[in-house]
Amino acid sequence: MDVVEELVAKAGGCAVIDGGFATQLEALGADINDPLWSAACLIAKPHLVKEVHMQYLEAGADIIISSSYQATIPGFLARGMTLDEAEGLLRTSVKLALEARDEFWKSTLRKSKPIYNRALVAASIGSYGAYLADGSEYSGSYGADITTEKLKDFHRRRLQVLAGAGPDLIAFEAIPNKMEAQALVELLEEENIQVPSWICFSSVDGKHLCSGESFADCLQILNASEKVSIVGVNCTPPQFIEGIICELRKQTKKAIAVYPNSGEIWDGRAKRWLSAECLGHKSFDALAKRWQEAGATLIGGCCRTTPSTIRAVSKILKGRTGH
Ligand SMILES: C[S+](C)CC[C@H](N)C(=O)O
Ligand SMILES: N[C@@H](CCS)C(=O)O
Ligand SMILES: [Zn+2]
Repeated sequence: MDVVEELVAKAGGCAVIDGGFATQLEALGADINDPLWSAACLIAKPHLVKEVHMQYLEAGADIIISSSYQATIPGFLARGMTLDEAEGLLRTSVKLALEARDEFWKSTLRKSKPIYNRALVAASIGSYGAYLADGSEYSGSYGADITTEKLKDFHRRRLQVLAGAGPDLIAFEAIPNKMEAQALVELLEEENIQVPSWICFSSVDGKHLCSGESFADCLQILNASEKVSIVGVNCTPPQFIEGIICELRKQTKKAIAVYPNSGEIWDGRAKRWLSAECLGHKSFDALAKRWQEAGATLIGGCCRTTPSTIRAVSKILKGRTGH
């Protein structure tokens, strides 16, 4: 059994992923209206980064995702940092998550009836579109000049540094198009990355990737790689998730992860979330139960979900929760 299968089994068949990392940072008072988005806190407020991880662990997350979603070497260089400093901040994002995991685990071992699993740390890698910070992680439109090779060059060094920092997993998040999926799979092979990875797509219609390309085509690419242990979707409206799981089930034997957003819509220009009616009478946790029944084995939340969302998800999936 690999680390993920082991965790899923220990969690009773479905592991809980944390919720919106940036969302909770903002709730703690961080200003992330910045080209680096949540990664700006790695520079300004690393203690808040660790605090958010702790809150999700307490809520019952079995997997916490590092603060590196929009932490990129060119992004840090543009901030006036040296290459060494930029790479150091990437390592710091994994270190803060590992420290939170280890401290939390130590504290739960002291309790007479441990109700938690030892969590795994996933190093986040956002899409090229996240770095562009122009809303293209929800359109998949990277312009006419982009190529698979350019995307590989963009991702290569960050992947090497994060994989070397000791995470349990690599989490490629909100990948909006097929070219980027292809680039990531090639890169994992070329760099012979030994840390198991997940690749999660974003969708705005529940039927295709954000780019309009089909899940089936992308899954074919992912299925061909042993470096990809888990596939799925994140930062996608919750009402689409059950249908996407059914589609993914047809296309792959790999484990399926889903961690949707709240259903609100990101306005990439105004840089704010627009409200949208989407859940109907269903709560996020009630839907999570259906995602489990549909075949997802890793379930959590993305943007605009919070520790209380994850507490409810953990309770409904495992019949238990944090305090
Ligand atoms: C997942 S989106 C809300 C992240 C923020 C976006 N890449 C931006 O910087 O505008
Ligand atoms: N792990 C990232 C995903 C953004 S889509 C975050 O929650 O900030
Ligand atoms: Zn998100």
